[in-house]
Amino acid sequence: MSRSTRIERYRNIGIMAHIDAGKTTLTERVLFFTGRIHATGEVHDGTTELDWLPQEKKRGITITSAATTAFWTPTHGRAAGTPHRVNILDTPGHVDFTIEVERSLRVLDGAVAVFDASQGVEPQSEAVWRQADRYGVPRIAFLNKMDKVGADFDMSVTSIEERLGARPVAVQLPLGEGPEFRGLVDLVRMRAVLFEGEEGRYLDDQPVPPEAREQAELYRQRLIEAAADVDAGVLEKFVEGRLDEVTAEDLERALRAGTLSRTLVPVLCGSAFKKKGVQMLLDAIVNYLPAPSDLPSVEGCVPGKEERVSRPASDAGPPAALAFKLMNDKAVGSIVFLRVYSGTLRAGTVLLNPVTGKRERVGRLMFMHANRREEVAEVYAGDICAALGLKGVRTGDTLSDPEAPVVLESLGVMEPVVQLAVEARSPAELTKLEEGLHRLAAEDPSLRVGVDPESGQVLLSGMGELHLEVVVDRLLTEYGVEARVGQPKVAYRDTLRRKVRQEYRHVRQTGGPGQYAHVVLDVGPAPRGAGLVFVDDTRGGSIPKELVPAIQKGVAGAMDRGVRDGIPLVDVEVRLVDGGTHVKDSTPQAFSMAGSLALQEAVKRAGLLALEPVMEVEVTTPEEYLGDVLGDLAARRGRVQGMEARGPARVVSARVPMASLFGYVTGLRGRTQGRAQASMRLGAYEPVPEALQSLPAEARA
Ligand SMILES: Nc1nc2c(ncn2[C@@H]2O[C@H](COP(=O)(O)OP(=O)(O)OP(=O)(O)O)[C@@H](O)[C@H]2O)c(=O)[nH]1
Repeated sequence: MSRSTRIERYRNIGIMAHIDAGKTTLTERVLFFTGRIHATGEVHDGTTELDWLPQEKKRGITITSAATTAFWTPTHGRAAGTPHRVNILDTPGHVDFTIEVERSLRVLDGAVAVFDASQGVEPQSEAVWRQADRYGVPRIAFLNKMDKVGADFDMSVTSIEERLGARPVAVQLPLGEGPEFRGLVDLVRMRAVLFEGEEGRYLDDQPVPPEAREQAELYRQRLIEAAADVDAGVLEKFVEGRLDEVTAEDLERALRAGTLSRTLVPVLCGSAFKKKGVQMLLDAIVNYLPAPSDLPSVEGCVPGKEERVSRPASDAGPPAALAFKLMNDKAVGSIVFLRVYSGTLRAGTVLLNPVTGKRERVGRLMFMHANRREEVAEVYAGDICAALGLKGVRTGDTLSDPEAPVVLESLGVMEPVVQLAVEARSPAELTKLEEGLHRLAAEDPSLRVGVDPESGQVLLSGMGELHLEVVVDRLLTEYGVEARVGQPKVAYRDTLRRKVRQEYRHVRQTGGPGQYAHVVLDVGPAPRGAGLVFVDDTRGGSIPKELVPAIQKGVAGAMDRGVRDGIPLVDVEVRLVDGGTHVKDSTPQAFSMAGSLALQEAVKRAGLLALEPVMEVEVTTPEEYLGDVLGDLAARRGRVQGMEARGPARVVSARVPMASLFGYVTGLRGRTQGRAQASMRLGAYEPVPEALQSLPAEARA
C-alpha cells in the first residue's frame, strides 16, 4: 500500500478567530465547497457538522477542535488543476479554552486567521495571533462578513498592521462593501471575480471594472513592493521600473515564500455566510500555506537521554505521532486524534508511548470527514487521523516506534486559576465520578483533579469559570453523574516571606531497623514562577550524593500538599547546606521524610505569603459605558493599564484579581445590552493585599 496523495499536496490548517468572527460558518462553507457536505447547517440552529458536543450546540460556541479531511483542486496558481488534501482543525475562540487553541497550533502547519471585516482585529484575535506567533505558524488572513453593514476592508487591513504588528498584503480588493459587496479584484492576476447570487456561483476572469481600476492599481503597487522584499526576481523588475513584467507566477512565488517565512500575511476577503470568496480562499490555502514537507523536521528527545533527534516528514523512517486530542464516543469509545510526523502507522501494530513507558496497540485508523468516517489500514507522515483502541494515551503523549523511541514536544503547561469542589451523592456515584474525571483529565491537560485534604471532596482546577462550567456540565450530562457541585473559587498559592535556616533530625527507633536522617536547609522565597529551586551546597560529603534526590523529593511532596488548607506552596529555594548520616539507618526514605518535615518546620518560621492569580482583562466597550466599566473595574481591585480608541469603541486593559472576576463577563454583557465584551487570561500570581493575607482563603474575595 502507499499513500494516495503526495505529502507536498497536504495542507494541515487551522481556522482561528475571535468568537463570532465566523469561524464555524467559514469551516462549514469550506466543507460545502470541497464537496463533503451538501446542506450547510446554520450555527444558530445547532445543526453545524463540526460542533460535536451537546454543550456546544446549547451554547452555540465551538469548544473542541475536530479534525476534518477534505479535498480541493485550485483553479489558479502554481497548484492549479491538482487535487490537494486539506485537513482542517477547528480551533475555539474563547480564552478559557486556550489549551484547545494551543493543541491545534501545535499540530497544524498553517492557519487562516478570520476577522470580522466590520470590526478589524478584536482583542481575542490578538491573543490567538500571539499564540500562533509563539508556535511559528504561517498565516493568511480572511476578512469575513464583507456583506455586513459597516464592513471596511482598509480599516481591517490597517488594524492587522497596527494591532498585530504583522505585515498584511492585500491580494484581493473587494468590489463594494456591506450590502454592495458584489465581487473581488484578484490583484495577483489583475482580473475580477463577480459573484452571482448566494450559492457560491461567480464569473471568473473578468476585466477589472473601470471604477475600481485606480484603487486596484494602488494596491497592486503595494503588493509588488511587498513581493520585492522577499523575492530577488521581483526586486530586480521593481528597481528597474519594469512593473509590467511582474507576472502572476512571480507574485505567487514571492507570496508563498513570504508566508512561509512569516514576513508577510496575504489578506483575502469575502462573506462566509453568503458563500462569497470561499473558493478563492481555498486556492490561497493551497497556493500560499505550507505542506508538511515544506517545514523543518519535527524534533524530540530520546527518553531518558539528553539527546535530541529529528524525525523527517517521510513515510520510510520510524513512526512518530503526537496525540493531540482525545474524544469519547458513545459508539466506539475513546478516539485519539493523531498527527503523524514521520513514518507509516498501520492498524494492528504496537507502538510505544515513551511518556508512560507503555506499549499501545493501534486498533482501527480513520479519517474524519465532515459527515462520515473513513477507515484505513495505514496512515502516513503528514496525516491527521483518528485512532481507536489506544487505552492509556493522554493528550500530549507521543506514540513512537518501540525500537526508536522519541518524545515529541508536548503541549505547554497551563496554570489553573479557578477551582471547585464536587461531591458524589453516593458511593456508586463516586465510582462514576472518578471514571468520568479520569477520562476528562486524559482529554484535557489543563484540567487538574485533586482531593481536598480536609473535606475529602474532589477538587477540580481549571483555566477559568467557563472551563470548569463545561467540565461539570459534561460530568453531569455525558457521564450521568449525580453530584453536588460547589461554587467556583480562586486557586490560591502560598510562598515564603523570608529566608530561614532549618535544621532537622529525623530519628526513629522502633525495635526493627531504625531511621536516621539529619539535614540543614536554607529555605526561602524563589523568583515568581520558579517552582522549587533545589541546590546541593554540602561540602566534604556530609550527605552522600545518592541521598540528595530523596531530600528533594520529600521537599517537593510537602510543597505540593501545601502547609495551609491544602494550598500548594510554590516558588521556594532550598539549599542543602549540611547534615549527617548514621552507619546503617540512613535510608532514602528517612531522608525524604527529613526533607518534608524540615520544610514544614521552616515554613512556620519563614511565614507564608498568599498569592492570587491576577488576570489581564481587556474590555471593549462603546464610549457611553466607559465610565461605568472603569468604575466597576476599580471596585474589583482592578488596575487600569491602558486605554485606546478602536473605531467608535474604547478598549480598556486592566489587571484584576481573579477573586473579583466571577460572573464578570456575564454581568458586563447584561449591563451594556451585550455591547461591551471582555476577554481575560492569566497575567501572573501576585501577593494578596496585606490586609487580606491573614484571612482564610474563602474570606478574601
Ligand atoms: N453578515 C455575515 N454574518 C456572518 C458571516 N459569517 C458568519 N456570520 C454570522 O456571525 C455569527 C457567528 O458566526 P460563527 O460561525 O458561529 O462564528 P465563530 O467564530 O465560529 O464563533 P464561535 O464558534 O462561537 O467561536 C453567526 O450568527 C453567523 O451567522 C458573514 O460572512 N456575514
